[in-house]
Amino acid sequence: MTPIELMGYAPAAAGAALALIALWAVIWIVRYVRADAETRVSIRQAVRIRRGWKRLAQLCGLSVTDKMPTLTQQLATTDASKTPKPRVLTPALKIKPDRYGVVGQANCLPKVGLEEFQKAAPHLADAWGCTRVSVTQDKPGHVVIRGVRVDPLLTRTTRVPTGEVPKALARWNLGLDEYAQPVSVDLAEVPGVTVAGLPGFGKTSNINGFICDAAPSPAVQFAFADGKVSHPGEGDYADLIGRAFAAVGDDLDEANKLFRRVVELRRARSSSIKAVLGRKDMWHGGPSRSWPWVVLIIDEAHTYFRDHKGSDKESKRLAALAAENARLVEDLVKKGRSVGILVILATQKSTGDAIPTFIRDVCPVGLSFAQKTADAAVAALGEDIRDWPDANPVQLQDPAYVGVAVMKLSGRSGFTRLRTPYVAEADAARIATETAHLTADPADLLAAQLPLGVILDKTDPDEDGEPLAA
Ligand SMILES: Nc1ncnc2c1ncn2[C@@H]1O[C@H](COP(=O)(O)OP(=O)(O)OP(=O)(O)O)[C@@H](O)[C@H]1O
Repeated sequence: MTPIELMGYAPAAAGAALALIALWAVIWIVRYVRADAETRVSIRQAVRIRRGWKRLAQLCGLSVTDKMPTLTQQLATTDASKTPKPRVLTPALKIKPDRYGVVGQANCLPKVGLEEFQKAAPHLADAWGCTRVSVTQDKPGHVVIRGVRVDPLLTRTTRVPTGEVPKALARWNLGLDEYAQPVSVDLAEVPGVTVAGLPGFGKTSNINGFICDAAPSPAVQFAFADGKVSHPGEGDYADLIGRAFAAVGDDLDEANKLFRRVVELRRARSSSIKAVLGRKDMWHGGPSRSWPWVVLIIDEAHTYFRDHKGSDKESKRLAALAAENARLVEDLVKKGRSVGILVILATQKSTGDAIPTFIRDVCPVGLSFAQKTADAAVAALGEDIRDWPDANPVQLQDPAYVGVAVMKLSGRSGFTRLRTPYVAEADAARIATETAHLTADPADLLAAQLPLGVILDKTDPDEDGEPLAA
């Protein structure tokens, strides 16, 4: 093709390029118009960041000077006495807006790596107009920069449960961290979770959210012990009891019966798991309708464990019951993991008199909403929280932090603060009603599938051999 012939295609090529630019512009305008108010601010912010990046990167020390001429520069230089100008290199930055701010992806350069980006983060926050900027490394030679303009911890969120069967039943989607990144915890192989915090700061709502997410699965069964109410038909779990195979209020005898019942199930499962499932750990194949994950929720846990002082007969009886309750729950937390039993303990106080330390210390997952004192924070999250004063839940006592919790996440240093979404009672009630038909007693499910000849042993195969039946 001759150059003249090629020139003939120029108008068509220019037209195609213009059409592409117009299409790109239309896509952007539609995106902008459809976005919510906060996302629009972030879109404008992202445009400003892209425009000023090269300059800002140099000012923040995120650039290197390359004195070595490139091959192109060498070929282009005709005068051998003139050395080409050194080039200033800045990391390439891709930036995406969302409703909280921006997420940037940048490549590293020699001497400009994760550490340099992290050092520059406060300056980037100032220049970009962000409350916080964090930098993490997602792969070698590459960093992710998160800038939040709106503080996710102070932005209340609501979640409407979908009622759909969860794709990963044991994944607990907790909310967003202070950089608006989703936080979740895998509860597979976890026997105990503690949720602590001052009254009215979101413990129950958080647990209700978890129940709503898991309830549509037939592979989970719940039991509730709500120490805040005299009757399980009252209070926070009243609307949910249709999805529970057992529920009790603050009555110590009733609670004792429930804990014994779940410990009996634990023992029966321990002695039959090999025969029924053909494996020693339920989680190796996951829970199923016939061998469901059993989640025992003990709210206001201190009700069931606290010591009853007094030398009269009734006080002594209650003290003995409370001590036995603690022993039973300890059994579940220490031995329930592999047979698929999880205990979630919620309490306003997480000190040793509320949840005995021999239970609390073996719960691998701990979450704390606002706390009044440093000691209460230590009781909820462990001694390490003293080294992270910014994340200490005593800082969360302002009503603006209702629904904000602190926890230790594996793979992250220090503690993570997160905003949990509010799940409205009406939504929780709707999910419980829609899924009530899935409720079944896990002991009946087990009995129905025991191979002929296997007799359920109500003594503990693990150690004491003590019969449980009263
Ligand atoms: N995640 C949240 N976001 C915003 N508001 C919330 C959130 N969770 C709870 N709330 C508000 O706080 C109120 C109390 O919540 P919740 O009952 O969960 O607290 P709690 O810590 O369990 O209190 P208590 O210890 O007295 O049972 C709710 O009725 C709701 O108005």
